[in-house]
Amino acid sequence: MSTRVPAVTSQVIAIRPGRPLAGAVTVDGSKNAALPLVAAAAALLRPVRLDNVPASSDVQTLLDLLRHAGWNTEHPVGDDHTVLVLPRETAPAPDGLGEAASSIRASYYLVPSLIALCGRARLPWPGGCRIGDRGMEQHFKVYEAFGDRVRVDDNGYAVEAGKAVRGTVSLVLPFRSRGATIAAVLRAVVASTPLRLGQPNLSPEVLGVLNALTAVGYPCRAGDRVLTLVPPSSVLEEDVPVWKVPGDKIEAGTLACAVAATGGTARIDGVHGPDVTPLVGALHRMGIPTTNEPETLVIHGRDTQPTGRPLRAMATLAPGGLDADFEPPLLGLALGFPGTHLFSDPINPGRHSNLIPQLVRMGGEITELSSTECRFTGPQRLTGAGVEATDIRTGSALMVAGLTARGVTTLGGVDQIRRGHADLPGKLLTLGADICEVTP
Ligand SMILES: CC(=O)N[C@H]1[C@@H](OP(=O)(O)OP(=O)(O)OC[C@H]2O[C@@H](n3ccc(=O)[nH]c3=O)[C@H](O)[C@@H]2O)O[C@H](CO)[C@@H](O)[C@@H]1O
Ligand SMILES: C=C(OP(=O)(O)O)C(=O)O
Repeated sequence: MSTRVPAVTSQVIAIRPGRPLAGAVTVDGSKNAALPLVAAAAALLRPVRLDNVPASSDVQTLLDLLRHAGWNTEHPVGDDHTVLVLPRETAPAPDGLGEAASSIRASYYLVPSLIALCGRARLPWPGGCRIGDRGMEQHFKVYEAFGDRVRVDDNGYAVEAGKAVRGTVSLVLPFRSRGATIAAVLRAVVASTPLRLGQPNLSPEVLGVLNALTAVGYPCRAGDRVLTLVPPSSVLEEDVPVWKVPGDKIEAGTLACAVAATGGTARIDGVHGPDVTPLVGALHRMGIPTTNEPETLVIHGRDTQPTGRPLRAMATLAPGGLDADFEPPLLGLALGFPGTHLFSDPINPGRHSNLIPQLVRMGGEITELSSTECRFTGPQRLTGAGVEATDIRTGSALMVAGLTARGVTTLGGVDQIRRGHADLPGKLLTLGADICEVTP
């Protein structure tokens, strides 16, 4: 049977089914952990060295924004993964940070650092993945709790430091927003004020920032109900602190789904075991054995014994729950497994409408119960088609689906995938996938 490949008008990734993935691959540093660590380094207004910085384009954009706003960055020749962040002796007052800041969601992490530098921040509305309405009102409530004045207009928002607050700043988040939790932590650092934050987000990305701050003298406690942070009693200035960006749990999870989809057996190195526990739990439920060691995840796809049990994959902000960014690649995998499965992402309400129509275009039979919840029965064998990575994780899911679909899957939107991963197709290639980039 011959397969028609759609005409290529801009760079696409072409994927064909091949042999089961095998071998070993090391994940890069995590984009979503690196972004707040870069911002935390900037907020300290002292040199900080970051190791294992990924080359994903969102992280590079944040570093560009920092340089534009008045920080220097240095890296050893030939080693882009090590970055020294340091404030300039005389920093220019940053003007509008413009288009680049509106191309990523995480430009919001710069607000506390800009306040530290010049008492105010003016930024355009953030961008990033188009996965539904992505508000910022909880960030603004955080800044107002610190006495800041917030103004918003059609183009963006401005936060201006008010009179310094005295004593502990105390507030409770209405839901466990990761962005608002980090905003509160970094604003407390800049204000040198104790913080007591109710209902914090306790994702590994937040804990990574708290560990980094603890290492430079900020006593932090992260409990399920309350997070507290206290300014250091004395400043530990002697050495340049070194913070290591943790390995990318989502990249590891995506690769795990890819290996499992092909029935392969492979090792994924560089990821902290507990960070992928919720995803590994889902793989076990489907009958895919894994070994989860402290810095390595092994997928034993060859020994899979599909259970046919229904999988309920519900993205949540609750501590220890399934990170919303695991849900799409897991959905791409579960389509090929027996059972009636229920998937939901109430956190990013536009994600399913990006992904599901494209899986349907590949022949997937998926019932959308609502805009955030869907059900399907597997196993389903998809057929390659021309599809689009409309957001980072839709791209990951379509890659996983393409590895077992009949014929060729061509995936556009390569830039979206690069926002989150320096080279995800290259890692799949290392594991033996039949995948290439096609540039017209
Ligand atoms: C750069 C980064 O780390 N992005 C991650 C972050 O996004 P994001 O910054 O959107 O995550 P939050 O946890 O802060 O927000 C969760 C949800 O609440 C909404 N919200 C948040 C704050 C606010 O003031 N108002 C509001 O409506 C957001 O739009 C989102 O829909 O967490 C998401 C949920 O785990 C992940 O999918 C993203 O990959
Ligand atoms: C949604 C994501 O990124 P961002 O929040 O930066 O748009 C993501 O990493 O999947």
